[in-house]
Amino acid sequence: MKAPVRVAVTGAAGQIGYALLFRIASGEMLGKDQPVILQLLEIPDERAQNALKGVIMELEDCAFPLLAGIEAHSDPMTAFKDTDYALLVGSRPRGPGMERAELLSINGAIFIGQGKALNAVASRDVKVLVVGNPANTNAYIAMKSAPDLNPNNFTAMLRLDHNRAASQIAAKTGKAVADIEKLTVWGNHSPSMYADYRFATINGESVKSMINDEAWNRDVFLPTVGKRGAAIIAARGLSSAASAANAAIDHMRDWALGTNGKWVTMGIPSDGSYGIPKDVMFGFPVTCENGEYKIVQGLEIDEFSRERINFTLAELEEERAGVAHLLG
Ligand SMILES: NC(=O)C1=CN([C@@H]2O[C@H](COP(=O)(O)OP(=O)(O)OC[C@H]3O[C@@H](n4cnc5c(N)ncnc54)[C@H](O)[C@@H]3O)[C@@H](O)[C@H]2O)C=CC1
Ligand SMILES: O=C([O-])CC(=O)C(=O)O
Repeated sequence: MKAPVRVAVTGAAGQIGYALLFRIASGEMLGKDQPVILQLLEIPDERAQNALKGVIMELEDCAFPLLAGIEAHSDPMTAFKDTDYALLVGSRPRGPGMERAELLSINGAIFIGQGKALNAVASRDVKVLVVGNPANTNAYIAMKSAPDLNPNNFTAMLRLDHNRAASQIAAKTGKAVADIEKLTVWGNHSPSMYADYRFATINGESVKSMINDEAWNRDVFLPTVGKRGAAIIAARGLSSAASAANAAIDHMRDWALGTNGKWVTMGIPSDGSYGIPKDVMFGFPVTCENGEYKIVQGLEIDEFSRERINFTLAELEEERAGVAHLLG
């Protein structure tokens, strides 16, 4: 049996938390042979802490063989102690009619404190996934607040967008979602994102030639994927939770256990690839191996794609400028 690893989850009593924790504890994220200790963080508020107690009782009642410990915390300085994985979910979700960027003034500050706490007490190899919106800029804030940690260990969740794009393509082509390869989503987790199937294949066949419909790409596919979060809020009255939790599991599992050469999308600090300025937290096509991600290189960026990439980049640059004062 492997030694247990420590997994911190913030916002653990929230709706994503409720869809996430049981799957981590059952081994879906880090493997069926990997025991985990859950370090759960909620705000120091009686209702939230009580709700967290209830979630912990339910986790106990599952008698998960891989669950080697559960801790409840109200302070990131204890919640993140020695943590190997940190899923930063806790933050305000948007309601109907809001854009995710509007959450920056409410949620941004959370990620300064949590970045500092990770810097102070987490494992030096901690892998961080930011889910709380606006995810890219919050991840950027956390990364910049943790100068002693490797910036490459901070990532933002673009996987839900990737999975949404895959599902739309499967529906359009009538093919199995599992057979889609080489799909990616560039940029920000916002309606400006650029879901790109130009390189995608299904059983080796080009998705672009299968669909062969530029108008569908521009007028149906991109807006559907880009605005899917808002469509779910309109339908449910609450933002997506189970699909967000599922994407978080996919993101962390692939990062930790590898993708066997398959492309996935992760929001990561740019290394300058594809003309994206260094450090911008940007959705890129990556492959993962040995606990590290690598940007897929050498893809041709045509004029339409360059326009789209520049558009989502401009939005991220604007968000970054908007939080510069917080980072000192
Ligand atoms: N990146 C992505 O693809 C997605 C991101 N999200 C975002 O995830 C976040 C959480 O969503 P839900 O779980 O639905 O919200 P929720 O409101 O149900 O739960 C959030 C929980 O976080 C807790 N919390 C707030 N501030 C905290 C802090 N400083 N430390 C620890 N816990 C804190 C709250 O007490 C609450 O229990 C939202 O910002 C939402 O917009 C949601 C879906 C997809
Ligand atoms: O749209 C929202 O606010 C929640 C979210 O990020 C998503 O579902 O993609």
